[in-house]
Amino acid sequence: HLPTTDVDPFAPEVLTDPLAFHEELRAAGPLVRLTRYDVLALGRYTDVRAALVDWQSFRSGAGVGMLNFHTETPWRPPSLLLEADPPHHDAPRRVLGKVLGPRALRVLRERWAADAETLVDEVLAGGYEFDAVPALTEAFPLRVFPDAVGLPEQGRENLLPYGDLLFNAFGPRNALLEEKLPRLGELSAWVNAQCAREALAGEGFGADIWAAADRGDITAEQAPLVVRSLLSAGVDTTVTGLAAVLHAVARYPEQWARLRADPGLARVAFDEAVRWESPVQTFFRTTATDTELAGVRIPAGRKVLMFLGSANRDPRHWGPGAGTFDLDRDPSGHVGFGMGLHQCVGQHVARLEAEAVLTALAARVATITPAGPPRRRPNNTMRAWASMPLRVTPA
Ligand code: HEM
Ligand SMILES: O=C(O)c1ccc(C2CC2)cc1
Repeated sequence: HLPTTDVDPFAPEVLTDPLAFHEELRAAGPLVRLTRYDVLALGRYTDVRAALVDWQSFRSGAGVGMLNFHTETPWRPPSLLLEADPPHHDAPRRVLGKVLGPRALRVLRERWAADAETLVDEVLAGGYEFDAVPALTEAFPLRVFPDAVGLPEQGRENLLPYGDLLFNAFGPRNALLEEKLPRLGELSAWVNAQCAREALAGEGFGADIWAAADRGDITAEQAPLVVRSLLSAGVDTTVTGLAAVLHAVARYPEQWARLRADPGLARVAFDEAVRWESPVQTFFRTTATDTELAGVRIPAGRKVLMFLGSANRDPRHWGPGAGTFDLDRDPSGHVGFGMGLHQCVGQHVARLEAEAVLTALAARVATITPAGPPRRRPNNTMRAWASMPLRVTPA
């Protein structure tokens, strides 16, 4: 029978510091039953990756949170990408893959590089000590992404609380989620309203999605939900990803020096930070049939929780230095953006944002060190920062 643990991975103290639990989970075996929720957990890289790439056995259509859409009502209509399996997943994914693809982003590269330089100049004009969370990691995505989508100026402050609610809702109905539920109606209504064709600018990711509907690549009914995917996944994630890489370079000043000496390392620095911190910590799958993983039989209909953050620091795969942020490492193969069919379709957008900010900083800032203890923002799914005081010296 299966090894078990009584630890609640969604308890605030475990969300704030999950590393000890991840070690216990990996040591207990490939598949462990979480008695608190009666779900099965994967903590080792090999098994998390195996589940991610086997979408036929480990499905997303019943939701990628703890809620099973086959038995309970989702709090919002399911995503046509994240919470869909082939064949329904195919067309929306193909459309968003093109809209967010490398060609589309070539246009944004210069614009975002300039926006990052302007923002960093503004921040440094205010002094060499600042809280990087509001000043940079939230300010930059909120300055560039809604424009790229084609959102109006009005109401953009709803994007972060909507993301916080969404990522809490993938977890259990605990205090973290309960305290965010009162704003569910208002935030959902605002986000849904932004997905309508008439709400979106004539140019941008939103317009491109509606143009795909005009071409018949997706239906007019699907278009708003595909836009909603952008608004759901496109902000809170990059805010957290940027915080992860700034936390990493402040914690490892010799790596910042490496990056300044070779700004071409910006992209690998971001991926190594996504591996090291894993902004998106966990996602569920639901077994479609009686299946087997790591020699263990799993009956159909079971929720399986994949600990991406644990897999990304598994010494069995990454070696004894798994827990350090190291630009000599090749982080490819990390599961911080998922893997396989549902692998992050926005990863190029995220990398472009991070590259813009890191390149602007590397040119202007000689050293980055913590100016006080950073504070976590607990969330059922995201490993996020509420505050990150930094002290910099000018280049
Ligand atoms: C650091 C930033 C980001 C991280 C860590 C991240 C992480 C992830 C992960 C782990 C998945 C896989 C989910 C699964 O397997 O169930 C995913 C999928 C997805 N991401 Fe990202 N993401 C990031 C940024 C973005 C951005 C900027 C966008 C949009 C512009 C985006 C849009 C999506 C969408 C639509 C999916 C669903 C893809 C599918 O199911 O086919 N993500 N992301
Ligand atoms: O399609 C969506 O709504 C969606 C929401 C959240 C994500 C997380 C993984 C980044 C991805 C997609």
